[in-house]
Amino acid sequence: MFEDKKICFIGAGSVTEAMIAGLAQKKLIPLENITILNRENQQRLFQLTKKYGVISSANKQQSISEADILILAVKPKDIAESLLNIREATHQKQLVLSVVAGVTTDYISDLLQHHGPVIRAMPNTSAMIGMSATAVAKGTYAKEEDLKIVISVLESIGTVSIVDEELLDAVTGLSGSGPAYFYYMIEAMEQAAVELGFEHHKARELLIQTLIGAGHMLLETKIDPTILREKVTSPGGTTMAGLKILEEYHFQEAIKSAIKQATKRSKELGAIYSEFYK
Ligand SMILES: NC(=O)C1=CN([C@@H]2O[C@H](COP(=O)(O)OP(=O)(O)OC[C@H]3O[C@@H](n4cnc5c(N)ncnc54)[C@H](OP(=O)(O)O)[C@@H]3O)[C@@H](O)[C@H]2O)C=CC1
Ligand SMILES: O=C(O)[C@@H]1CCC=N1
Repeated sequence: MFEDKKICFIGAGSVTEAMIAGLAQKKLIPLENITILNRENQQRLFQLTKKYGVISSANKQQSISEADILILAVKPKDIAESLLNIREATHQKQLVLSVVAGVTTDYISDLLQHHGPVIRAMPNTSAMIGMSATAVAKGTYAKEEDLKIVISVLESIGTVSIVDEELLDAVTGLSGSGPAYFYYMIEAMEQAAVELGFEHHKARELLIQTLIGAGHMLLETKIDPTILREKVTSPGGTTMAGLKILEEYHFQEAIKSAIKQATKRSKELGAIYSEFYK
């Protein structure tokens, strides 16, 4: 569906690399159809072109005007500047896909000053291995067929769920930032294991499989997490003793607050940066 299309990434950071790695792994598009550009870091462009076989061109305006799909992957603070720099080279026939946290499709359309299709998505860095949980929402001027193209691009980096745009800030707090919460927990579990006398690599081996196993149990058995937790928890046993400590530290409250705070931050980021250019 997008095999013959030209894709241009605006921004060449972590998310762009994760998406390119996912696309490269699936081999759904010739890598020379993918152009990357950034603000100034030539070393980074060199690194990515060498590693993945994608293209970087000194002629940014040409790369942009020739692209069928523009993927916006800059930080929210840079969205206005980056779009103002390129908008002369963009046109209404291009499909714009933004993965920028907090920034609405309407704001992007305002900056582009045209009514071309804009779609907003929130992937996560597991895109790198084709395992992103991505949510996607159509902007005012995007049609169903635009959404289908974007979904086919995003499916090459993982699963895709369609949501209303209003929910994308919550998606950002939940599954966009989500991998970091799990990594943070694994960091703590590893530290505990080392303090208990484990070699670091042994602890990691056990923890990775524990995380994968728990994920697959949820996926394959479809059993509710509460029931799965109860099955691990023998009365008067070790899990109960561990969970009691998590309760004392208000673990679930902490997780809920973290997700709500990240969601709020996503909304704030959009609001702050749309103040810059109205
Ligand atoms: N990291 C994550 O897990 C996720 C991030 N996101 C979102 O994706 C976006 C990108 O994040 P991430 O990849 O982590 O960011 P990075 O900081 O890693 O990369 C940002 C990129 O944007 C480039 N850039 C900055 N200004 C401009 C400009 N004016 N024109 C062209 N390029 C520019 C930078 O170039 P240079 O280095 O030359 O300045 C850099 O290549 C963010 O909006 C974030 O909210 C979405 C999902 C997950
Ligand atoms: O931390 C951030 O702002 C980005 C958005 C989702 C994941 N990382």
